[in-house]
Amino acid sequence: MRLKRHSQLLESTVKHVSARPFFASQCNRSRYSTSAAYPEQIAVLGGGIAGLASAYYTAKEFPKSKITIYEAGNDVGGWIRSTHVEVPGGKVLFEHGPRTLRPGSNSLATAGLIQELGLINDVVYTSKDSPAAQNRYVYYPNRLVRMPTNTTNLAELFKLYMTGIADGVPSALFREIFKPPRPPNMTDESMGSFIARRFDKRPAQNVLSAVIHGIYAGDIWQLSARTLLSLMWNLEGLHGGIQRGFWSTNLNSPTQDLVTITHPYDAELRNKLRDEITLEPELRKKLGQCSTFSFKNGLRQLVVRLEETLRKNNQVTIKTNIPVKSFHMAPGGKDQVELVLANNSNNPPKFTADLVISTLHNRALTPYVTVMVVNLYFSTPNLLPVKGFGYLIPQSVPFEQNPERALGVIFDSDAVPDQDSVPGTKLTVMLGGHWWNGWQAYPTHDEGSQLALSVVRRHLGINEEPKATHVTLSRDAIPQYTVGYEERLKQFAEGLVSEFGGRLRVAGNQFNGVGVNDVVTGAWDLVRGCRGEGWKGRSSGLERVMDRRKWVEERLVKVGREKEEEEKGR
Ligand SMILES: C=Cc1c2[nH]c(c1C)Cc1[nH]c(c(CCC(=O)O)c1C)Cc1[nH]c(c(C)c1CCC(=O)O)Cc1[nH]c(c(C)c1C=C)C2
Repeated sequence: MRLKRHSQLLESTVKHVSARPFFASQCNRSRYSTSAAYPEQIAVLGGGIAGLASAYYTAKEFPKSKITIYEAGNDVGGWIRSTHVEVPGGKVLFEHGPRTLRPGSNSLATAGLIQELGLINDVVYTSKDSPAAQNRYVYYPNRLVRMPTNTTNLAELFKLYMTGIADGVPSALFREIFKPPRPPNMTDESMGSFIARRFDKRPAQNVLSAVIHGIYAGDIWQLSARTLLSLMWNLEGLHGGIQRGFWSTNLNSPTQDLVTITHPYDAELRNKLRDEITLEPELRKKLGQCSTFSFKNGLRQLVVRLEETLRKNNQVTIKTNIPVKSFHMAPGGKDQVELVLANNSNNPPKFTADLVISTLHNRALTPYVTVMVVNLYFSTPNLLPVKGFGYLIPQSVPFEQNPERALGVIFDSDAVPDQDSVPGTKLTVMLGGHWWNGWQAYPTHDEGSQLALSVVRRHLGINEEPKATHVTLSRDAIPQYTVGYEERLKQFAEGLVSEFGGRLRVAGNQFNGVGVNDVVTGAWDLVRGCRGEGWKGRSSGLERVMDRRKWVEERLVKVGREKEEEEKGR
């Protein structure tokens, strides 16, 4: 329901902006200015993790501000959903959306949030040497193939090669060295076409498509190489080839930052996070030793605690079932944004805010895919032929091996420990994603559970009837950073600043990545950018993304020019 409402809102938002790609008017709003010391009224649009985290950080940053979260659905938390289900002898936990978080520098904001919310004792860790961390599989062409890790030896690599999954890789690696660089006027292409052009189509179909199913549930022939394979894309741009780029890069090179990804903006963000977030030694240690982490009661615990904390704070009001129909600068040249709210007798039809943080979808920027998540619990333990995290299904698997259009299966009983009170085998089957693009209707819940059972019967030989099943259709769940995304994002950010002069900023999974860590970090950075007088600046909240790209582009142009000069001089 919530997702549907959101999509309706977004469609209306897009209609509202139909005169231009993103915004109704691109007039210069620099005339706006304010003498206020802080934004008195702040509106946060959307009550998913991006909205809740933005509200939490804003409340800390501006203790005198009033913050209102507008959520179109019945409750907050977006599609981070975990439920306990009664089964014979006890309860098991089903996750209907994201289920784990990855540690590492990208998780610092999330870990800091967990610590501040007092959730440390509820964290459960999957150790780096557990089967779930070590064994990740791809289903190809009709069996589970274990992906290599840093401990894989030559004999195992040979066995892997014999499965056919790595067909084309050795020769493609050799040929890539001699391939010409892309034409100078090529500004983006799909991930699939990039890998096929530089290497070979087969690794794109057999391996990359599987990985991309697990992250974006997306299609490698539509997603942007420039955005999602940016390192390789930039190496080709700078050095004419990917491997040539790797070899000719040394730490003293002016372009090293592109390779080590420590260019000024990322490095600056990392430094800001490190300066401001100090994790307790025990938490830091445990995060350093795990491959993923979650909570005893599932990832939902994070949003539940966030919501509780926000509700206890007098500064914050959470309004559910109130879709925001549109927004524009307040009439009369005021330096405020006016929200038009859905009709509701208990609620005024308009709200004026000094600062708006929107986490709502914008379909003109990215399309979305729909995923069906089917949770299954079987009472017999160890039903799986192998132990591990689960497996992903690439696009190259023959239709007869995947007529259900599954994207992958997670072995939940191995992947996250300590969440169930009874033994058994717990799985999640993910269906749909890009395979369902353009569909007018999706399978029903009954059909979904039959499709999932058919997958686990064929792929895993599980013939037992499940003791519990749960089906969730997550409509428009994952944004797709398709070809041309960078250009669209640039226009979007410029339009945002031009129209709202910094009074409406954006966060969420359309911008800095689709993972929970990405979203929390994005919210942290956005609110950090509002600090002091920052909220008065002409910002979109996307500076990190925009400036980073500008930085890369400038370097690409500079190196291109240097090369031209060099060639002329020869
Ligand atoms: C529920 C559907 C999701 C799919 N991808 C994501 C979600 C939320 C987002 C995502 N998943 C992963 C990453 C990588 C980095 C990270 O933050 O962990 C991202 C951004 C990896 C991943 N993929 C699967 C799992 C269990 C994980 C670990 C993180 C998580 O719990 O989401 C499995 C999986 N996810 C999707 C599919 C189709 C799939 C298949 C088995 C889609």
